[in-house]
Parts: sequence; structure tokens; C-alpha cells
Amino acid sequence: MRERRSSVVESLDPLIELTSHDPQPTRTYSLDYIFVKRFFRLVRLLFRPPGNTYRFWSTHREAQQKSIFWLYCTFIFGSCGKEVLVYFVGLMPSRFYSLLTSKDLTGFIAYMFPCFFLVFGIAISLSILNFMGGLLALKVRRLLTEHLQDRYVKPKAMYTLVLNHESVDNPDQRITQDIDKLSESLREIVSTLIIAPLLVAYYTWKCWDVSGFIGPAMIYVYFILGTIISRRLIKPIVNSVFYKELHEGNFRFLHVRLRQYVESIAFSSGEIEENARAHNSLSTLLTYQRSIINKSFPLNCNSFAYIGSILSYMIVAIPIFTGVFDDKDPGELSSIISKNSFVSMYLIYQFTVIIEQSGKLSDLAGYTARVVELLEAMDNVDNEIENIEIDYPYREDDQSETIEFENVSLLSPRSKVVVLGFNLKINKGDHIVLTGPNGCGKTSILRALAGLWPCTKGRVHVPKMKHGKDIIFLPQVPYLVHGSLRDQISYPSIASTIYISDQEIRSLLQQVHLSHLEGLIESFDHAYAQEWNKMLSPGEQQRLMFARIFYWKPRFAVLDEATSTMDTATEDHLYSLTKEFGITLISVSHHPSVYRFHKRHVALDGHGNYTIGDIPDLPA
Ligand SMILES: Nc1ncnc2c1ncn2[C@@H]1O[C@H](COP(=O)(O)OP(=O)(O)OP(=O)(O)O)[C@@H](O)[C@H]1O
Repeated sequence: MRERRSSVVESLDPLIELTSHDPQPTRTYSLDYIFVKRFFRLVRLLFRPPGNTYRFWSTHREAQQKSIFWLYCTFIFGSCGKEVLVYFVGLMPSRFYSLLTSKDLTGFIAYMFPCFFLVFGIAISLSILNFMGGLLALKVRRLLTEHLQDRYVKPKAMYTLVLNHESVDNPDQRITQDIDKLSESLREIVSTLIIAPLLVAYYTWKCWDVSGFIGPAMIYVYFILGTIISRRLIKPIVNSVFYKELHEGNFRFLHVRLRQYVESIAFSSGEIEENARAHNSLSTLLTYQRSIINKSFPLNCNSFAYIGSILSYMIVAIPIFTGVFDDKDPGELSSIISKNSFVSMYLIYQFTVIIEQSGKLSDLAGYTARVVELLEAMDNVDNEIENIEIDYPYREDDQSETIEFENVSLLSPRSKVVVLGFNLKINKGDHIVLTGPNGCGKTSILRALAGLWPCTKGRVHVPKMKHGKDIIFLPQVPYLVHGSLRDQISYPSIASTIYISDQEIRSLLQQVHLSHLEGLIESFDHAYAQEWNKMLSPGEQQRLMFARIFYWKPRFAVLDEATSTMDTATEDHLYSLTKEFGITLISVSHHPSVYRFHKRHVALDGHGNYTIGDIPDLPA
């Protein structure tokens, strides 16, 4: 047996551990050690994502696609180049003072050319850097989104995360929105925070040269004060950014649901109630947004930049008043003042820029918390799934033709007993119907059959599930993909990977009594999104799902009230046809009229008990 990866599932009842529901999060987020740890996790993902076998500095094309290393280096290199140009532009006034005070016309004209060159150079380098920053943000978004999406949309993980990890709100929002915002704040902050220390070191040295120790010392005290103040100001903003994004997700989800259930709401005239709910949700969201604006106010009204300009003249004043430049004439002196004040001003400017990043840093910290929290939840889910597979194996057997529940006990995620010591063997042709009152656990048994819910005791054996060929599940609410009619039939395979002829589609439509559908759509390959739900009534949608079964002809068809909205004639027709194709039925139904299509009847009582009986053959 493999070694356990954690002690999470140590208890006798792993299901309770697995699905414990956190209350509404009351955590606080800040610019602390956890932020640093989470941020470096993202950095590692960006420079060396899992699956990249190359060194992160490798120049191999595939390695370059999977890492931001080279793009990042080019960006930083470009930023350094721009700073060199800035330095020479900064010295221009000093040289002009000197040329003008000495009335050197030839020198003045000759100096104009490099000046124009420098200014154009800066303009071009700024637009190149802007462009590169855009590419960097794009790549950060692509790498992070692909990584999270691959970990989220995968068997069992998505189901467990969405249904059992309520503490992680809106995973969709985190993947589609928060990563994008994170990439943008990273782009804004990255060059500043990487280059600023280098510039600080260089201009400290230059400033020391001008004013001695006292100049840089004054600037450093100024910076330390600024950092302490801004850190205190940012701390509460990180939290607000996190919760604003949480409520952003809730608000968007509420609107998605309004669209999804538009007809039910309209039938029950629930618009006023729904509008009140939407207002509440918006108001909570805006409260957090307002709180960010409020808390950012002192950050924005800092006077560091202005104090900095006074400080630069104070530093230049030191050598002047101490007589260091007493031997210089006024022309030379104004040139020296200009040059030296640029050096100290630029050092102060760099510090100011670092302090000004505080606002952006609080955004970055908020988005980092949202994205990495999802990653951490996915780690937990993977860990739980792995531990459950060790303790309660769910067997998919390539050779097996049989489904078997062996002494299975099931608890719901809220620890309600669903079934105890359940034994059932389903051979080919053993058509089974599960019955019982609402909430007694019929669908839960199918969940265990699909491996979605682990059993707390016993084992489930199923034939290998290959692309819908062995078992197909049809839930009560049909799942229609955003795609063409061909896609609907071929699901879960992508239509382009298999061949279904037009003739075959027509014949399937005829079998499920949907031939008229061909007249409603442009072609079998024309993609529709939400329109499927409008074009087909619920009963027609259920019929279309049977076309999927008749195309794949699996060994077992698991029908969970999959005919609940059909007329009886169509229901009879589809059940008969399914049996004619040699498909074994495992049904859940409240319609006694369909019992006759089955051989055995499993009745659950809702208290964990069950009985199995034969269904006499009745004339069709
Ligand atoms: N995701 C979940 N979290 C917590 N409890 C759940 C979850 N899904 C189902 N349950 C609970 O498990 C129990 C069995 O539910 P199940 O869906 O299997 O009932 P059912 O017999 O199929 O009901 P119906 O006839 O109404 O479809 C119910 O009490 C339900 O509340």
C-alpha cells in the first residue's frame, strides 16, 4: 500500500473529513509572510511550471513557451536600457546651463543632436516596454490560467471542489477574472521593484559623491519613514481587495442564474424579489469597493514626492554652504547644482516610486491570495482523492462485464445515512430499476457507481469506462454542450475526433422522434450555445440525450429520471429501443409504467435499508 500523503483522512469515516463544510470565510488577508510564500509559489509556476523538464533558462522553444524567463529577462534588460537613457537626459540641463552661461554657440548646436536622439530614444523605448509589458501580462495569464484550469477541470477534482469545498468561493471567478487582474498588477509592479534597487544603489553612490554621507542618509531616513507609513496604510486594503473580488463573483453568479432560470422566475413573477436580491448583492460588493477607495485615500494624498524635491535641494545645499564649490564661477555652479540635484532627485524619485507601489502591491496581494487559495484547495482535493482511493478502492475492470456493489455503505456529505451494507450484482441484461421516496438515496447510489462519492465501507466494481462505450449516465436535467448537433451526439468525445455521417445523424434523430430538428438548425455542424435550451423543450432535450445512447450503444445506460418530462408513448418507445440495442438499463424512475422494462426492482426506504425483488414480465 502507498504511503499516505497526509493525515487528513485518518478518521474512521473519511467521507465526513472529505466533505466538511467551512463556514463563510472570516480570514483576513494582509501583506505578510503568507503573502510572500504564496507569491513565490506563483513565481515558481511562472518560471518553472510542473511538467517543464527543461531548466528554466533553457533556450529550447518548448521551454520558452512554458516559462516567462526569457520574456522577463528581455523586459528587464529593456527597462535597464531605458534607465541609461533617462540618466543622460537627466544630465542635459546641466550641460545646457554650462553652454549657455559660457555663450558657446558651436557647442550648443552640436549638443542639440544627441539631445534629440536621446529624447526620441526614450519615447521609443517607453512604447517598446509598454508592448513587452503587455506580452508579459498575457503570458502570465496564459500560464496561470492553463495550470489552474487543467487542475480544476479534471475527473473527480472539479466535482469535489465545487460540491464539497464551499470555503473556496467562485472558482470560476478566480480562474477567469482574478488571474487576469493579477497579471496586470504584476506587469505594473514588476519592472519597478526589480530595477529600482539597482538604480537606488547607483544613485546612492552618485549622491554620496556630491554631498558625502549626509545626503544618502537623509534620503534613506525619508524612505524608511515612507515605507512604515505606507505599510500601515496598505494592510487593511489587501483584505478589502480579496472580499471585493469574492462579492464580484457572487454578483456575477447571481446574474448568470437569473438568465439560466429566466422562465421559472417569470412564471412565478419573482422579478421583484430577484431584483431585491441583486440590489443586496450589488450593495455588498460596492461596500467593499467603497472601502478600498476610502482606505486608499491616505495612500494617494501622500506628500512624499513633494518633500522629495525640497530634500534634493537640501542635499545640494550641503556642499555649497560648506564652501566645497567656493572656487566655481556662477556658470559652473549652476551646472553643478543642476547635475547634483538631478542625482539626488532621481534617488528620491526611485524611493518614491517604490513607496507608490504600495497601492498596487495591495491589489497584487489580494489577487495572489485569491489565486493561490484556489491552488491550495486543489492540493487538498487531490490529496483527499488519493487517500480515498487508497482506503476505499473504486475498481474499474477492463475485463469485467458486470457492475457489483459489495457490502457498500454510503453517507451523504452531511453525514446522512443513505444506504447500509448494500449488495447488488448487475450482469448484462439484468435491467434494474431503483425506487423509493424523494431523498432516499437513489441518485447517491448512482454517484457511488460513477465513483463521485466514495463509500464509507465496501467496494464498487465497474467495467472500464472508455469514452462512454461502457456506461453512459443520463441525468434528469440533460446536459447540452455548447456546440453543434454532431457535438451533442458525440459527447463526451469531441466530434472532430470521430466520424458520424449525416445519414447516421438523421437515423438517430428519427429513432428519438426528433427528425423535425433538422429543419430548425442551419446544419449538423452549426454551433449553438444557449440556444439549444430555447430551441428544444425539456422533453425534446431528454429525447436528444437518447440519441447519444443510441449512437454509443454502451453496455450499461444509467437513466436517472431521464424520461421524467417525456410523454408516455415516447418513454415506452425509447425504453424498448434501448433494450433492443442490447443495452442494460439501470434506471431511477417514479413512473410505474417503466417498471415493466426491467427485470429487478431495488426499493430504498430512506433509512439505509433496501429490498430487491423481481418484476414479473408484463405484456408490453
Ligand atoms: N452535495 C450534497 N451535499 C449534501 N447532501 C447531499 C448532497 N447531495 C445529496 N445529498 C443528500 O443525500 C440524500 C440522498 O439524495 P439523493 O439525491 O440520492 O436522493 P434521491 O433518492 O435521488 O431523491 P429524488 O427522488 O428526489 O431525486 C438527500 O438527503 C440529500 O439531501
